[in-house]
Amino acid sequence: VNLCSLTSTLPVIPYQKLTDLHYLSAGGFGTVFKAQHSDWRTTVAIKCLKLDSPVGERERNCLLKEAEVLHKARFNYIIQIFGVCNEPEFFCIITEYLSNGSLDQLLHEKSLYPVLAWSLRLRVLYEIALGVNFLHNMTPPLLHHDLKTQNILLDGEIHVKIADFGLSKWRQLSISKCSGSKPPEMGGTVIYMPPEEYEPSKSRRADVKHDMYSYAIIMWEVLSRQIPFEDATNPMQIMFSVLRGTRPDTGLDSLPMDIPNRETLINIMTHGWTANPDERPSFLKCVIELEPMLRSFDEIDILEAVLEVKKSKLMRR
Ligand SMILES: CNC(=O)c1cc(Oc2ccc(NC(=O)Nc3ccc(SCC(=O)O)c(F)c3)c(F)c2)ccn1
Repeated sequence: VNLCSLTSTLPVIPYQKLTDLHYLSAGGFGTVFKAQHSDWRTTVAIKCLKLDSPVGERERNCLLKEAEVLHKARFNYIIQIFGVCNEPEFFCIITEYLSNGSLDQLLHEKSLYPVLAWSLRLRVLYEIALGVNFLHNMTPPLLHHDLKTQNILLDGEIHVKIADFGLSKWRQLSISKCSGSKPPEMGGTVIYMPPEEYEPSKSRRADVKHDMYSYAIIMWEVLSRQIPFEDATNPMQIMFSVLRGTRPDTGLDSLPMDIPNRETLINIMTHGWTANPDERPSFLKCVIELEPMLRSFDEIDILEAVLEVKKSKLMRR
């Protein structure tokens, strides 16, 4: 990565400006903190190389590559990078802080969020598709390859920001030279991984259709508020049954009748998670199918749904 080309257009933030660090999460070679920027007077998230382990040139380059990727992939529904901090003893990228956490939390913390209106759930699905469609429209296409509800972050108004914590040593950025995907048993979840990826050595050609499989599983999870393949006891069991054609249940127990446009949504889902990657729709086709559904909702409906989430969160703090 050419450091000067990157930092010529991306702010370089001195370490001293980052205060009130609070630990958020950690993985193989990265650690994420919440922090304040003392001049910008805003909360930021910083993703740093592990402070204790010797900062390897390879890890440093991965984080630089990530900064470059985020800088190029600026869009409404992609997490925004603010700058990098590149000092000998401290190296990190600085991004916006998403106050409403991950979609995973919104969907499954039912005591905190008892009600999630359909209109808001559809807006979330629509914005994820818009974000991934943007990545796939880049030249060359930027493939995410680790879409999951933990990587979908939500801002103050429950708008989607696609992220990639990618903190584990094995999972590195899908598009840069630190390529290679996470072997499923390495603590990563297999539920969003398409069957053709179970053995990475085999046909990698279907790459562009990887994200659509993950998205179809996320659709089911958003509409059902259930964990996909929840009854499986281990990842291998999920992989074997998926290879035999098992998919999440699209019956009324998981996907109730009152879902608006239920049939069309199930149609997108089942085409999205089909075994043959070529039969999966593009994100462009998916966005175009979702557009009329979003137009059918009053903006007020969605704003009331956002308020409902924020109020219930406040009451149960
Ligand atoms: C309660 N709030 C929080 O806890 C919180 C934590 C937080 O931490 C981070 C999370 C992720 C990243 N980094 C990141 O998302 N990078 C990235 C890289 C590539 C692609 S696209 C191609 C591909 O995936 O390879 C992409 F979409 C994204 C980061 F720097 C910080 C940020 C905001 N809020």
